Amino acid sequence: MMAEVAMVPETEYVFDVHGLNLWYGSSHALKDVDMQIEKNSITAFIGPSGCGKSTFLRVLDRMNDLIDNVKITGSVLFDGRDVYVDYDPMDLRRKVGMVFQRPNPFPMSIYDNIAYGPRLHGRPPKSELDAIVEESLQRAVLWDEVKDRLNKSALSLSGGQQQRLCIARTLAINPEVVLMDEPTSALDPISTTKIEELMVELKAKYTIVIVTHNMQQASRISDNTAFFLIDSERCGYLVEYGETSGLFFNPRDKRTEDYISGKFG
Ligand SMILES: Nc1ncnc2c1ncn2[C@@H]1O[C@H](COP(=O)(O)OP(=O)(O)OP(=O)(O)O)[C@@H](O)[C@H]1O
Repeated sequence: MMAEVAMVPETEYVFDVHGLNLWYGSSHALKDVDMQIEKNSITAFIGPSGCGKSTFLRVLDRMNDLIDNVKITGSVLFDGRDVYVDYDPMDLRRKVGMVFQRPNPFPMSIYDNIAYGPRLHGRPPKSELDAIVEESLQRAVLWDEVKDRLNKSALSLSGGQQQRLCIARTLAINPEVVLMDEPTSALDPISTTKIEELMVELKAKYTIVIVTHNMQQASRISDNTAFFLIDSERCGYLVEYGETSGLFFNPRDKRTEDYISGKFG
């Protein structure tokens, strides 16, 4: 009888970035970044202020397109297709959602915040919209807190609730990836814990990429971490990228070790 061979599942990557360089005008902000981002995982970007973490995050959903004078070279593949060649930016952003540092609910009801994206993309009937609103709020673990006040203004929610609402709003258009730029830096510790738990739950269905200044947060919740630094010409580059446990507890690069042990940055 043939021995059974245990199959190790092949890692699937949603993003595959090669030789990425980015300039703001004449200022070289990111140099030669290569990175593959694993599907259904949390990837954290860490590094000192100005090293290009947010810039790199915005490369992934083409948000830098909205800034004048940005030049990008290299390739950024999302699901095997080039983000800058094969995608319309609006189609891309439907698949790659973004949550920002400061909760930014629209000045309208809780319901309308969530319904906004689906209405924009296809005008579903009311019953379908109701189901999307409930499901998105459930996924963002906010439903129980707001189900009796869906017609109240989103601005009446607490900061932590507003951020979960913004996450629910992003989930309502059914993205594959959720990018989060310091999503808890404006929140208190209890709200931060809720968002962290939520991210860990969400990775079963989505791929999460997060910029964070909080190294404990990166080590608590992320599967992979990318550490960026700035060189003598003020240009950001990737120092080390890999499994979070390895990067924090057994870094390959002395600069990573110095940064995570608080020797600089
Ligand atoms: N819209 C812009 N126009 C010109 N330069 C910019 C712009 N946005 C960022 N930069 C510059 O690019 C560099 C990287 O900035 P970025 O915000 O990506 O860094 P970061 O690592 O996310 O910083 P922080 O942790 O402080 O948010 C910085 O020198 C910054 O001043």
